[in-house]
Amino acid sequence: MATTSAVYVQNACKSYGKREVLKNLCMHVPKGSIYGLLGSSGCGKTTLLSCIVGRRQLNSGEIWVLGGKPGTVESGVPGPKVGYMPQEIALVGEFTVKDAIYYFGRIFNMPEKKIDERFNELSNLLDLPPADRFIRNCSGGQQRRVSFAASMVQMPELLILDEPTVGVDPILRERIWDYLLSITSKTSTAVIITTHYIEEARQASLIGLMRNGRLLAEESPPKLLRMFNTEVLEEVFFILSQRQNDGQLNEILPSNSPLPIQNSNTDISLASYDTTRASTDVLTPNAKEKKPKKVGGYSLNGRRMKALLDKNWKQFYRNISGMIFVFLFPIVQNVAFLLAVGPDPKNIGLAVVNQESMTTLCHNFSMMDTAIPYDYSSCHYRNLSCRFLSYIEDPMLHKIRYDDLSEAMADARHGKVVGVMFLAENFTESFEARIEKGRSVDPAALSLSEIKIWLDMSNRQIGATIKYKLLALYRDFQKDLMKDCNYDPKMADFFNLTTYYGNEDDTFTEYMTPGLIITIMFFMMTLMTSQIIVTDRCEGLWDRSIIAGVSSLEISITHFIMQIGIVIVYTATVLIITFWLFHLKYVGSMWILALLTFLQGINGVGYGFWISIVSYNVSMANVITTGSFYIMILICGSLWPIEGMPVFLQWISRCLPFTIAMDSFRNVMQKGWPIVNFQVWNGMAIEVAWIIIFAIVNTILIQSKR
Ligand SMILES: Nc1ncnc2c1ncn2[C@@H]1O[C@H](COP(=O)(O)OP(=O)(O)OP(=O)(O)O)[C@@H](O)[C@H]1O
Repeated sequence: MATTSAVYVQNACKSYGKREVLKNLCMHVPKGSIYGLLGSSGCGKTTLLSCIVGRRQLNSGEIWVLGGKPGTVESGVPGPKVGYMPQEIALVGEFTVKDAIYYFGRIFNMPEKKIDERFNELSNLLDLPPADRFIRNCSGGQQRRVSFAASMVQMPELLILDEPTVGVDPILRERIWDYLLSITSKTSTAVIITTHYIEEARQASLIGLMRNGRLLAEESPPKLLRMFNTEVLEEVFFILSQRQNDGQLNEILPSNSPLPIQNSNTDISLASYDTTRASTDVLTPNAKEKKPKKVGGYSLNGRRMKALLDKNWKQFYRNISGMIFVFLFPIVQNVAFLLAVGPDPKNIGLAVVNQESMTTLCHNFSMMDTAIPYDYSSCHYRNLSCRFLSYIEDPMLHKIRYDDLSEAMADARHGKVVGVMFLAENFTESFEARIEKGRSVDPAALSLSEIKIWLDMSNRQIGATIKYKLLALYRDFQKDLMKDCNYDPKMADFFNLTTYYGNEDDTFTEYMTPGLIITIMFFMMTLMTSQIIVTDRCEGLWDRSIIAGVSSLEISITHFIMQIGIVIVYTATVLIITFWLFHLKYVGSMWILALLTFLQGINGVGYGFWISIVSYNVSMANVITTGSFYIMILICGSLWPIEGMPVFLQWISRCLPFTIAMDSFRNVMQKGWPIVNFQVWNGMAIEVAWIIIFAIVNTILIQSKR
């Protein structure tokens, strides 16, 4: 049985939360007609169209498109049978005009020659800008025309145009209408067009006047004008709106016509169309016997994927700021880290008050004769304060001589120096007494033999570093003194530290590097992925491509392929800078380090995908990325060992994608452990586990939002 309707909507209800946008709306679009959907801003036109193309679901009621329900094979939507021009431009700014048309042509699986023919045709018809002009450089009106052309490239059976004539000059508008009239008269193509210019809809075969989610009337323009005895459609709309306000109008129901409109032989009329008869079984004769086949979100098509990859690549390499972001950011971040984090602090001001050598100021100091051994165990000392001060000639410390202790203390309190070192007048004498007299040394001598230090520990990192440094220098001083006094220098060592891995003198950079590489990789990829995908979604291209028949799996896979390429570039960049340019030591396999870094980047892509699915816009994606970045950095053990955290937090931290991966990285980098070592492959296992989790969650979410 031949179907006569292109679109049939029955008792459609749609709400956003508690807000009812479509209220029992009925609509009928015959094949071979132009249907002008008119209504004030916010009355629900776009919502209705997006339900027709299957991007939104009704709360109740039914929609039939080309004989099937949207989303089924029978309806042809999503797919090439329906051309949809959304209100937003929904094209890629980095596309040229030609790219945009070719993108949709390829998605619709049209032969290249045919696409070229259509491109030339549409260029002439719509007066498109030059083929090689970037969409981002086109004016608003030009962009709309390209978008319009993209929706018609495949010559669809149903063309849905959401305000195509906005920003288009009257002559071109006339040309567009002539074209629509010509295709609807020559073929069975149906066109649904929304417009704010009510008068231009005069040329439509049928007009649906919509207000507050209801259709006030659905008639041919001549009939409406006759009925309301007016020359202008605006007035019809005005009268009907008033009637609705006064409660004198019911919405159109399928079984009764709302208006006392007489039948006419010439006009298409709702009254002449038996809505009761136009039931779903007329539109889809076999609907009851056959279960409608869903158009899948899982299907894969090589040509479509090629078109998507081409789009992603153009979007990427033609976006200069994006390119800078991709290549420069990891370099700058890495170099900044390696230069800024880890090296010992230098030139820290330390006030020195040496009362013992106040007059000589240690000028021309020589070690000679400062420790003179005599009899079998004793040693006589001279000018030990200068001797000790010669040990603290270290790049970390900038000694500032003070004559007065209280002045030095005042400067320390005011932050001019980080600490004060004080050596008393009788330092050497007391030092000798301390050693010689043993138990019987008097407390005053004990106190005077001390090197007294006051440190500003408010900056813990600096304070602790200086303390550690001074202890190490004192140990050197003590050892050399023992040697000069003919003791075994080992007597100065009260503990003997041997390192299995790493060196005692390794900088903080070595400790921080695994954390930095792993977290930078994760978050750079998260940021990059979420930005690209959210932009695609927000600009409407994702939806538009899906309506054109692309599956969400195809979009996801092609984005993923592109991101893998970027992860590889990032991995190479970060590792080359760290280990080749800055010569950081590593003792294990570079391949394992690269694999750990790469997997972490893929994890970042997965997380970025998730963020892009749950975010409504780019700012929301940025807030989630930045917010989670700080939480994860704080608890992943890169700034502070997780052993210092409460036990429950340690467990949470270990479950994160990068805490154990970081340890694995360190185990390879500093200990040279192979991949078969549990503490190396456990990091990879966690990374792979998270990749799988992200893949599953994202697939489910994308399908549910499809
Ligand atoms: N996702 C959404 N969540 C909540 N409310 C929404 C959503 N989309 C649309 N709305 C609201 O539903 C109403 C109808 O919106 P719709 O976009 O369908 O109107 P429209 O008739 O197409 O308007 P315009 O002509 O200005 O484009 C508006 O009040 C709008 O604010």
